[in-house]
Amino acid sequence: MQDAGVTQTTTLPPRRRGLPWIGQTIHYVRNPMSMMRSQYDGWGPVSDTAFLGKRWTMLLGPDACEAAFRNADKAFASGEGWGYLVGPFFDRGLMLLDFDEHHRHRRIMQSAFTRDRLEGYTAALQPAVSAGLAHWRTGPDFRAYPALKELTLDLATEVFMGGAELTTPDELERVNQAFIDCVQAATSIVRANVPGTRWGRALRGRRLLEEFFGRHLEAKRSKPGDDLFSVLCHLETDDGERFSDADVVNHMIFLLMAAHDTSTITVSTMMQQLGQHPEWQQRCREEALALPDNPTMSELDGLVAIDLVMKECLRLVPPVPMVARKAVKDTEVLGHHIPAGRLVAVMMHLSHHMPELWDDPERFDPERFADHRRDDKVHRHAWDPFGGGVHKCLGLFFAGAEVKTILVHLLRQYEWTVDPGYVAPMSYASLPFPKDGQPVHLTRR
Ligand code: HEM
Repeated sequence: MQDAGVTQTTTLPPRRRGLPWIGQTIHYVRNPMSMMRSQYDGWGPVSDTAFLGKRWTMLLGPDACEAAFRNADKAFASGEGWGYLVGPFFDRGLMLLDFDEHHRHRRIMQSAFTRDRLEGYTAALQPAVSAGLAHWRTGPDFRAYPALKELTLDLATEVFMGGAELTTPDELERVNQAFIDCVQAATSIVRANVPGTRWGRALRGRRLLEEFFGRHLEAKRSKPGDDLFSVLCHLETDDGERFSDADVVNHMIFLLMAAHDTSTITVSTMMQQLGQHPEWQQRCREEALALPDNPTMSELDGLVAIDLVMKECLRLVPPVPMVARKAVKDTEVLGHHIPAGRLVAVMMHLSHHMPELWDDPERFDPERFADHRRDDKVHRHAWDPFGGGVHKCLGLFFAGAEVKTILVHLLRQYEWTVDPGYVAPMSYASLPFPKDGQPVHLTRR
């Protein structure tokens, strides 16, 4: 690896690889691993490229990612980095706030993710997951990804918004589409309000979401409740800090986005791998069958095989492959100068697949996370699906409970297989998803 032992600060020469304006965008969207690997092999852990019309510094490999997450001199801001990709659509979500303001909002929001609250959300998930899975249509060509996406949206309605009575199925469909439009704009080549473009659709989506949450705010403020929307309305720290109405709307829009596609792709990858590795599916099923009908969070925490499979799938297909930052002052990473104003891409995805860190990285091998191996400990940042530093995912325990709940109920209700030679055709135009909808041969048990 070229990142160790560099002591002198060097200025990066411009890298004009790829087309002048879009640079590496197409290479990344088509094959992110090949793009990151060739960038790393050619230029090392810190290098420049054109990406989506701007010059970016790419941080590749665990040492460079660690430096950005540690952010020792507070040079990297999240809001302006993510803002370039998704800003207008997820404006003032927690991930887009920085420094003192971020700290203040995160402190308030943490109370929505305490152990007690998570136990409550997990209890609400159980009947919703069981019912949501019951109507899946079995057959040799069941498309798991869209079915899981619908399920996780229903769960979000239940746990985040307090149930479907808040809205009608038609409106929910429009809300779902608005989220999809907002997420898909991230790698849009046209980045202006032009009709018919992904960016234009996302701006309309954001307006719809603001109107939707704004309309329901008063009712949520008026009485306490256990769903996340109500909780955000009523949170108050010991020193009396609360969220304003606008804060609640902004946080809800961001949280639904943060929770939705990420959990969906995790379960979809798990279904693929368990369909291709029946011995693991059986091992996980035995664990699922040993649990009570409606497992608590502590019982889900005790799952071993399902936990190993989840970690391995998060390694193979990290739902958030990179995070965006902007240098707000001159700084350096591993001895390389990064000027103020530069966009920075922290590409955790590459670390997950580096043969320098993992034995046979493309192989599905959940045991690498088992206590007797713990291959992930090779480097603090070898496995970073939830990011690191002050912006590390606030929902990671909720995500674990949701993903495991879905798996437990799936394994009890169904069996499935996937062709061992199948390779999912992934889209990386936004968060990753399988373009073919992830076909599985699904049978009821
Ligand atoms: C497998 C599922 C998930 C993955 C892989 C994931 C990944 C991530 C990553 C990588 C970040 C860091 C972004 C950055 O540093 O810029 C993040 C932030 C965040 N995530 Fe998650 N996430 C998941 C699920 C969830 C869920 C279910 C929720 C909420 C219920 C959630 C809420 C958040 C929040 C609030 C932040 C912003 C934290 C901050 O800026 O302080 N995430 N997530």
